[in-house]
Amino acid sequence: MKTIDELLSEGVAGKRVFVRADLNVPLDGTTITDDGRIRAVLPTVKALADAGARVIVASHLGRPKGAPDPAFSLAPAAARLGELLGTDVRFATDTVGESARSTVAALADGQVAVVENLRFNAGETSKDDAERGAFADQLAALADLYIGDGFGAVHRKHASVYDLPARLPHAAGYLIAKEVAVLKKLTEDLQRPYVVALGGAKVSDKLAVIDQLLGRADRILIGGGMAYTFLKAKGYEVGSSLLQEDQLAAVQEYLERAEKTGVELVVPVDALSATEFPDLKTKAPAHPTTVAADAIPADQMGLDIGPETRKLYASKLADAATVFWNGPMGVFEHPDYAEGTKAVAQALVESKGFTVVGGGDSAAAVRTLGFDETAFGHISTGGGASLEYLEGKTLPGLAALED
Ligand SMILES: Nc1ncnc2c1ncn2[C@@H]1O[C@H](COP(=O)(O)OP(=O)(O)OP(=O)(O)O)[C@@H](O)[C@H]1O
Ligand SMILES: O=C(O)[C@H](O)COP(=O)(O)O
Repeated sequence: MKTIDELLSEGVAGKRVFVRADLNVPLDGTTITDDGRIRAVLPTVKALADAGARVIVASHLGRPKGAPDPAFSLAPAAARLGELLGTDVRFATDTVGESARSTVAALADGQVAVVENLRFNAGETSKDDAERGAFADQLAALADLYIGDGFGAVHRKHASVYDLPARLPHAAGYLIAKEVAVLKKLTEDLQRPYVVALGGAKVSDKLAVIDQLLGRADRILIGGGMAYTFLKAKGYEVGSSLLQEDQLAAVQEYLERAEKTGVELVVPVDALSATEFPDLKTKAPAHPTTVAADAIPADQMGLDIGPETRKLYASKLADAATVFWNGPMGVFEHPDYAEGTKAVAQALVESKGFTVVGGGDSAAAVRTLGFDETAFGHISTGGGASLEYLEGKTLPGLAALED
């Protein structure tokens, strides 16, 4: 993989450089609640700007449906990038249209622009090669060079991640280089016991990863939204909790395989539940009840692991030589459902092993719950991306950066 340093040494002054970043930050309205992913791309953007490039930063944010949706505008991220860089960052109100073209054309050497959310364009995520290719052609017309630095999205075969680098001279940015170096070490020199804790809300994406993990991890702890598909697969009722009905059979098979192969696949023994999803804006008290995992009332949903599960998971993490954690254990954004995530984070802090936290929300949870980032071995900006990397999969956004 060519690195940004090689590109810089060849000279980028006056060149239009497209930086595919992952600025998919958590938002409360238009307020960024954790800017970790913006900070993570600063070294690349700064180096390019300092070398006189005209820098075009692009990213997705959330999952809009292929058309403009103001709730997913990148404008707040562009403003924050400007604050962190200490310079005026231009913002184009479309991605490849008139605004993007004129914004890029007006850039002086060393200036930075952000274009609007890539996913406002159906071609970005299309499964159709021609449709994605056509969008990549439009993106390519904006730039002379491409830097891949959106580690959190390298597992996506999307136009800006996969098709665009094939159309421009390209290299990996500093963030991708750093992430890959740490995760590579983890795959090549894995110290055991290797414990993986999985939670979060992207249940269907992450359930699929367990198939591979069963052949690699010694222990897998299940929390967050995916826990309820496991509890249901064990024959328990889960009320109105998040449930991936179509993967119940697969999960049953995972539980059986784990039993046969001696991998510990650990599911919650209790949960905090309530009739309603909490109000994350007002943070009004949610008054959850603690229930056994096999006794979630029909009109309630599980929103965090319970106190017994917290203790159980802390004990299962205590002797780990390597820990990989992706996905909060509960709806940590509300204080009534943050204890499960705190308990797992605390267990990682106390661990003598090498600990990796992966994922936009997981990393945000660690920071917003007040943990010291330096107490973890590595905090990755990618959740799904780091999980798939550790699975040994070829990631489209990394393959595309190979020479
Ligand atoms: N029981 C639950 N029910 C509903 N949502 C949950 C539950 N537990 C956790 N969550 C939500 O999961 C979200 C985070 O999930 P997600 O899978 O996106 O993790 P991540 O760390 O951001 O990984 P990635 O980088 O792959 O997105 C949080 O917003 C949290 O509120
Ligand atoms: O948050 C993430 O994991 C990345 O930004 C990728 O987002 P996606 O799961 O919507 O593709």
